[in-house]
Amino acid sequence: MAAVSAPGSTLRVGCIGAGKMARGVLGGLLLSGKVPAQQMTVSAPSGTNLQYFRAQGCHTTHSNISVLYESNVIFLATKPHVIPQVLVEISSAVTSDHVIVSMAAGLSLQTLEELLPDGVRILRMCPNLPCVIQQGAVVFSRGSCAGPEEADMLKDLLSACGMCEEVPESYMDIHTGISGSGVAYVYLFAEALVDGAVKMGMPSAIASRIAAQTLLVSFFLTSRPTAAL
Ligand SMILES: NC(=O)C1=CN([C@@H]2O[C@H](COP(=O)(O)OP(=O)(O)OC[C@H]3O[C@@H](n4cnc5c(N)ncnc54)[C@H](OP(=O)(O)O)[C@@H]3O)[C@@H](O)[C@H]2O)C=CC1
Ligand SMILES: O=C(O)[C@@H]1CCC=N1
Repeated sequence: MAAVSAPGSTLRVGCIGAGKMARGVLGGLLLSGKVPAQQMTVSAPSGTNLQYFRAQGCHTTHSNISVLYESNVIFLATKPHVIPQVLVEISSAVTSDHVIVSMAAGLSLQTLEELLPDGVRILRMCPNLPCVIQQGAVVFSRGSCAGPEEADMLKDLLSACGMCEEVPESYMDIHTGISGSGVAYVYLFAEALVDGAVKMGMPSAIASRIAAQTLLVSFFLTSRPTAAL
């Protein structure tokens, strides 16, 4: 099996799906300079999200299987329910030279390996929304045919999107709950602060600014507890 990070081997990154997480992860790779746009190929059914990648200089296509021909590391960034049909579609083009990285929440490595040819190097990751500003909290796990080399390669790539840790797959759904969805809970709490302020007579505009600043500083303090003294 060719090592995608072997000296002299060119890292060509593909992504099937061009939405929020594709943009967060591949955008981080572009911003960090880890992968030039010319070495990126992204596919999606419509042009809606592809136009961002086209504007960055990436190759874009409506053909998922083309991503396999152009890339050696392929991220799967469609919604989970779409992944099985995508894997059936591309399976014939997947070889031992590819590394497949699924972002799909709730799809186990076992399921992914059942849907792909034997021996394919598969990893599973869980990003979160702050990846889009390269402040993500990302975890990943290896499939049965992915080794330390693939893990090191992925950790290096994903470090461009924020914090990145390799974890046992049993942690993946936990991360999805607290971090993959976690940002939404924080927004819900912020809305509750504002709603309370408005109920007590404060205009929502200033209540929103105060709530945002309070939450921002609170998180800052948790990372520097001595600063609170
Ligand atoms: N959003 C989040 O906060 C998190 C997301 N995830 C996971 O990340 C993955 C991506 O989520 P997210 O970025 O939010 O999704 P989006 O809905 O933003 O993007 C989905 C993308 O998939 C494309 N797509 C749809 N059908 C197909 C198909 N048949 N073949 C190829 N591409 C297709 C869409 O195409 P088009 O551009 O034409 O609409 C779109 O570009 C999901 O599996 C999700 O579970 C995990 C944790 C957090
Ligand atoms: O959009 C999604 O599928 C993910 C799963 C957890 C949060 N968002």
